[in-house]
Amino acid sequence: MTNRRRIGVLTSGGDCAGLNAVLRAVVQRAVEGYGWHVVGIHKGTAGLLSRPVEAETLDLSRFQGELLRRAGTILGTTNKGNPFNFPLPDGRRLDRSEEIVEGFRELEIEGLIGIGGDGSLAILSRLCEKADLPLIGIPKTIDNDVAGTEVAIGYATAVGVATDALDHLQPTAASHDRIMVLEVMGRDAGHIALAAGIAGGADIILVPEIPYSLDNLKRKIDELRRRDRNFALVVVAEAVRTEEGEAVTASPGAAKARYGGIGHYIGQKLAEATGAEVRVTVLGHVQRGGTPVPRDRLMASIFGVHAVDLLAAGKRDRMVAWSGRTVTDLALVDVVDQPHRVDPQGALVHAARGLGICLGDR
Ligand SMILES: Nc1ncnc2c1ncn2[C@@H]1O[C@H](COP(=O)(O)OP(=O)(O)O)[C@@H](O)[C@H]1O
Ligand SMILES: O=P(O)(O)OC[C@H]1O[C@](O)(COP(=O)(O)O)[C@@H](O)[C@@H]1O
Ligand SMILES: [Mg+2]
Repeated sequence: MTNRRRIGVLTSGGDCAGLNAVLRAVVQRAVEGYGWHVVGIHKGTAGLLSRPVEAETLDLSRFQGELLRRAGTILGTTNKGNPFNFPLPDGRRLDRSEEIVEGFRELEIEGLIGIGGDGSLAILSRLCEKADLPLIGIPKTIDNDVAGTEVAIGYATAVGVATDALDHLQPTAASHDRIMVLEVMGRDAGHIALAAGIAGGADIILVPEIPYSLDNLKRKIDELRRRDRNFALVVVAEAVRTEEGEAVTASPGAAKARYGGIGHYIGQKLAEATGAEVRVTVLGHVQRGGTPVPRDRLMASIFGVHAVDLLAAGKRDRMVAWSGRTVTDLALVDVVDQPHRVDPQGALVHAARGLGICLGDR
C-alpha cells in the first residue's frame, strides 16, 4: 500500500439528480488537488456490512464527462436498514454498527464524505463518532428538508420535473374543462409542491404545513368559474392529510410508512363538491430522475470541492451548506434531527397568496 491519504465517499438515502456530479467534484479535488486516493463505498452503509466491503477506487478515468449529466448514483444507495436498528428477517432488530466500524477499518480510510439527507447524516454521524473517523456531510434530497442550508442537491431538478408536469397538464386540462390534481413528493415537507405550484401556475397548492378545508377548495373553484376559467390546476404534497387528519400511505401496515394517495382523496372530494371532471396524476419517482439542471450541477460542484477542502483542513463533523450567496459549513449536530419545513409566514407562501393561489386555509 502507498502512503497516499485515503478517504471514502458514499451516497445515502433516496437517490436524486446531481449525485454523480458531487462524486465527480470530490474525486477531481481529492485526486488532482491533494493527490489522495478515493474509495467509493457501494449502496450507502449497506456496502460496509458486506464482507469484503463493497467498494471501488474512484479515479479520474471514471469521470470522462458523461456522469456530470446523469441522474442516479453510480455508487448505489440505501434508504433502509439503519445499522443501529437493523431489521432481521424474523422481525427482531440488531445493532450492527460495530460491523460498519470494522468496514471503515478494512478500507483504511482516514476521512469520509457522506452525501445524504438529515436522516442519513444523523446515522453517519453516529457511525463516524464510534469509529473516530472525520466526517463531512453534503446535503442532498429532492425534499429540500435539510436544515442549515438554502439548497440541497436534487431539489432544483425535482422542482423542474414537477413544473414540467404542470406545463403538460395545463393544455389538456383546458381542452377538457377539467380539474387536474398533481401529487408530488417531499416526505413531511411541502417545498416541492410550493415551488413547483408557483412556477407552474397552480390555482391551489396544499402542503402539510398549512391545514386546509375542503370548503375553501370548493370556494376557489367557484371563484375560477365566475371568472370563466374552465380548468384548474391543483398541486398536493404527498404528506398532506385527509380532512380528518389521517396520513395517506402507499404501504399500509409497513414498518415505515411511505406516503402516496392523497392526490386521489383530494381529487375525489373535489369531484363530489364541484361536479367537475377531475383527473389525478401521481408524479412519483419521476421526480428523482431527469437530467440534473444547471443549479444542481453547480451546487454539486461547489459542495464537493468544499467538502474535500474541509477534510484537508483537518475539519470533522461538519456539513457543507449554501447560505447568503456563498458556500459555508456548520456543525452536523446543529442540522440533524431538525427538518426544515415550509414556513407558513415565509416569502414563498406570501408570494403564493399574493398571486391569488389558494393554500386551502382561506
Ligand atoms: N445508512 C442508512 N441505512 C439505513 N437507512 C437509512 C440510512 N440512511 C438513511 N436511512 C433511512 O432512509 C430514510 C430516508 O430518509 P432521510 O434520512 O431523510 O434520507 P435522506 O438522507 O435521503 O434524506 C430514513 O428513513 C432514514 O432512516
Ligand atoms: O424511494 P422510496 O423508498 O419510495 O422513498 C420515497 C421518498 O423518497 C423521497 O423521494 C426522497 O426522500 P429522501 O431524500 O429523504 O430520501 C421522498 O420525497 C419520498 O417520500
Ligand atoms: Mg430526507
